[in-house]
Amino acid sequence: LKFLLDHCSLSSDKHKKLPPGPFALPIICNILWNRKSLSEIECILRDMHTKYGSIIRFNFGFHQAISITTHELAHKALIQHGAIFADRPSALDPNSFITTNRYSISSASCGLLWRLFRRNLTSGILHASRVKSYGHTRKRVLQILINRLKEQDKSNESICVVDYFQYAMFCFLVHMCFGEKLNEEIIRDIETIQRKLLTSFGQFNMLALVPILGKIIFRKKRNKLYELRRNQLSVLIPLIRARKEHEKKTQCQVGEGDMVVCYVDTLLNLRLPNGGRKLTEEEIVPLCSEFLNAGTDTTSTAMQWIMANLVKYPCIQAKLLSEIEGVVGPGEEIKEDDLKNMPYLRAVVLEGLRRHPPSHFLIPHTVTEDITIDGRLVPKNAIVSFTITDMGWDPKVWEDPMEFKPERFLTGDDGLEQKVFDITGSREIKMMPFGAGRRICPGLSVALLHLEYFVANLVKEFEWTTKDGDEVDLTEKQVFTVVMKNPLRVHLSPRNIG
Ligand code: HEM
Repeated sequence: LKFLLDHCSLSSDKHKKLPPGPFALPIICNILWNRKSLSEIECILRDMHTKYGSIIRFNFGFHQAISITTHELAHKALIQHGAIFADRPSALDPNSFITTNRYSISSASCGLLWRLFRRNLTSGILHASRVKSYGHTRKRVLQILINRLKEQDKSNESICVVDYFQYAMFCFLVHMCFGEKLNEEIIRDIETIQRKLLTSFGQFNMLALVPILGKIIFRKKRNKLYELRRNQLSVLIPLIRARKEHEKKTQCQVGEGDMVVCYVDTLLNLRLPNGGRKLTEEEIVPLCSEFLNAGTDTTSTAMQWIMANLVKYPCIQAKLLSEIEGVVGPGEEIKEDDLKNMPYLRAVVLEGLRRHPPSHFLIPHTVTEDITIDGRLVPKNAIVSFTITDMGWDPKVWEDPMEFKPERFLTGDDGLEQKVFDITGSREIKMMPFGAGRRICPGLSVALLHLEYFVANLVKEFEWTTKDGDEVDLTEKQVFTVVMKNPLRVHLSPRNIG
């Protein structure tokens, strides 16, 4: 009904201005989309773009959807008309399937609350000075990761590294979120419930497209989601309470000589807009959950892809090692301050994000009013999708786009100077692994820091090869992020540099 009303409300003039696209009945379309994986949807969209052009229209469930594929149009939408394109479609929020009034930055509509939460994250816990104050934690997590890899390597079996990367990133974010050095058992409990919720949310995304029908037909699934939510509250609320108690006692934690404020501290002190109340514990939980989920798999997936390419192309690993040897002396570790003197490392990380973006789509956007882009109407409330790989793999912008060539981000006579490259896309979008414009990933800087810091130290510590010359397979598979279908398995030889 909503679909028909939306259509009828468009005058025939407006209809003519809609982008081209295939005709499909909403209900059939809904069933078809429901059965497709994200990678299949990506292929279908690519075919539709070849047929209909750079901006197309299609039906997604009962909703109008627009897909934008070129750099120029993405820049027009996300940067030049950023305010209009910054909203999120409420229809796709899986939370809307079970309940309302749950807070998260990524699904919040672009209003006062979203601004408040986003500013709290970017100028609070993800501010450069705060991220720096977690240097001790970063070092400790790196050491745990290295020790575990060394321990595993003793077995002389090849090691599947992605789980180690994932756990390291998760530990770090748990510490930033709850501020305590939690024991392994609690970290595992948090990880288990977060993972269960993350995997179930995939199914509920689709159910959210047909909320009323979905609530009736999928009652069992809905109840299961409620139960997972209850479990999540029972694990996370005691940690939030502990932080409240802690705050009462000290206002700040003294750990290894550092004053550490964590994400929960900032949320406990936040007041809702217009002099409103503080957040309840139940309202803080989804914000913590989002913080942990948004930063763990994205960063560990990117790290796996980068290391896979370093194993596949030993000459790139050797070049990176030679840069490392030029920066750190014998017996020294690579510190955060050293990273700015490592242009090749930065190029390797950027190339990893271009060639293997952890997500192939931005989180869906919507527009707050009718707007015309390139002569085509994007109607108010349409779901707007941007495919990240269309930008990063475009042969018109990138030579040999499917090749892994860090040199494309370097310049100078010796080819070792960093090219000026704006990953935020504010002047021009060439690739957008973190999105662009008002909704750009607020974790961008911390993610780049972690990728550089961990990749550099892992290459300094070990020679990365495969056992008995096994091939590294770069085939992709869509899970929560786009991961390696055959996860990277490696043989590690300690290098003993310094
Ligand atoms: C390599 C690592 C990462 C990648 C590739 C990545 C990528 C992205 C992308 C593509 C978006 C959607 C942007 C859009 O819809 O326009 C996003 C949003 C978001 N990311 Fe990240 N991300 C990474 C790490 C992180 C980290 C470490 C955090 C926090 C600790 C984080 C927190 C968020 C949040 C809260 C949003 C929602 C922003 C909003 O809607 O306003 N991300 N990220």
